[in-house]
Amino acid sequence: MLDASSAMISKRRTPAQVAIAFLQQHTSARYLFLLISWVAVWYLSGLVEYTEHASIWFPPAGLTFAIFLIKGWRAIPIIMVAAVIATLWTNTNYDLNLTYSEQIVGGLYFGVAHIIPYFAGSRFFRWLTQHNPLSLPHFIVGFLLVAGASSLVATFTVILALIEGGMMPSGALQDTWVPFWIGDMAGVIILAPLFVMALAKIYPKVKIKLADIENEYSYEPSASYKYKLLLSCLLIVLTMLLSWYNHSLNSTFAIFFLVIPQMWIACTEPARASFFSLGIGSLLIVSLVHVLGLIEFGLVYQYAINVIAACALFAIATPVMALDNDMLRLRLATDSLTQVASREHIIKRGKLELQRSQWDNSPLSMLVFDVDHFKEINDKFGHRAGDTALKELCVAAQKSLRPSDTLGRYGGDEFIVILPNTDQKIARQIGTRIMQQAANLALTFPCRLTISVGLAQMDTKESFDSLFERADKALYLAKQAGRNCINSSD
Ligand SMILES: Nc1nc2c(ncn2[C@@H]2O[C@H](COP(=O)(O)OP(=O)(O)OP(=O)(O)O)[C@@H](O)[C@H]2O)c(=O)[nH]1
Repeated sequence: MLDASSAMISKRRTPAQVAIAFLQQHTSARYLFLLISWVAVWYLSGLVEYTEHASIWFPPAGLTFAIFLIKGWRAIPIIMVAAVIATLWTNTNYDLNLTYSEQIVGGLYFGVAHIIPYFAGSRFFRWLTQHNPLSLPHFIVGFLLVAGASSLVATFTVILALIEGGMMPSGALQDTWVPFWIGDMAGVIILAPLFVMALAKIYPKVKIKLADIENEYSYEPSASYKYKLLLSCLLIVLTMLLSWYNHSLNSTFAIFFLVIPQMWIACTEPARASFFSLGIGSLLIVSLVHVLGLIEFGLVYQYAINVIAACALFAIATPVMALDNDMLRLRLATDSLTQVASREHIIKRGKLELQRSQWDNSPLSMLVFDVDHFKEINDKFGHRAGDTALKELCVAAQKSLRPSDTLGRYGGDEFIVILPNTDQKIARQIGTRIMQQAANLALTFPCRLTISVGLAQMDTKESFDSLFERADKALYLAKQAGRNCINSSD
């Protein structure tokens, strides 16, 4: 029987989560799902063909690329079966009147011609990303190049296979290869990332870099994301209505302005939000081409989809790089051992606090403290024990401080505390408290930690360096006076 908490958890699962869990558990259901998905997206692309066998965009190319990235050679039979089913359907759609055996042979030709380039492209891309530490912009260039090259090769192999299988007239290559290629390429660069992210949910153990972009920098889309998406869709509808109304090439080119909202989304939202808006945008464009009868401008829309997608893919690197910068800044500001402020940060912060205190005429004090005979701790108990002592000392010292105070590591076993709005009397109390906290530390090795503290209160117009010098001198005198004591600069 389910207990109350597990019943609650299963209650909370959405239908999509239930379906994903089911697919994760059943291999044959996953194969069937992949097969049905491939045939479904192939059918979808057939709805937006604008010249024989060339769609505005060809989602099966993106799905094949994604499936091979995730499943490798094991996906070959699924794609092969899907290609044969698609060919049987093509025979009906185009009234080709091929016999069943001709259709099967044609389907096998098509399958092989479609599989080889995308299998090779996806495996090469996987090798490239897993064996070379690529920065995100290089990763995106690599993806665009591999997508462009594999779709170009697929264009020639598939057209030749279709001619050989009797499904295209001989001599069709010259007229068809450009729209064929651009359509396939759009299918890969726009939809493969989206398909990879979707498939990664049912194959959670497979580590794919395209999905990792999302995982590594996983944060939620902003509250305004849905409005950006709505605006982008609205602009697509408006520009395409303009093209329909004027029925001119000039108006059709307005679709290129869509690069602006897509770049906006890519620069400000997480990768998955950007992939999703590209997918939705391209679906809306191809559907409206079909509904509004804009098929004669198909090539313009094909190029627009590709150019917008390529720009947006580069732009997704922007929020990722901004996050990297933030992390780097944080790392520079933090001492890696003790997690208190780094030397650079405490000096910067100290200078700012000094300026602020001088500006509003409030007192500021500085403590400089140093562990007594720390070298002996290292020598007796080892460097690791010394490290632990420093870490624990910082945790203890922080407990004596207020949120407005800053503790930083000046170097080695020497620390600085900046105390804004604090005169010498209060600073002495705080310093004494830190000394007590240090002495009360229960370390894992038999040692009683003591520290010596130097204290100085800021004089009017005094510089940071001069204040530090006085506090450091007071510390030196505390050491001279026998250690484990606090000394002020006057
Ligand atoms: N474990 C550890 N030791 C460090 C680190 N940084 C510096 N030290 C050691 O800290 C010791 C500092 O010694 P000193 O400040 O010269 O002198 P002391 O032994 O503390 O003696 P007094 O300051 O005169 O009381 C040196 O032995 C350094 O090698 C660190 O990050 N970890």
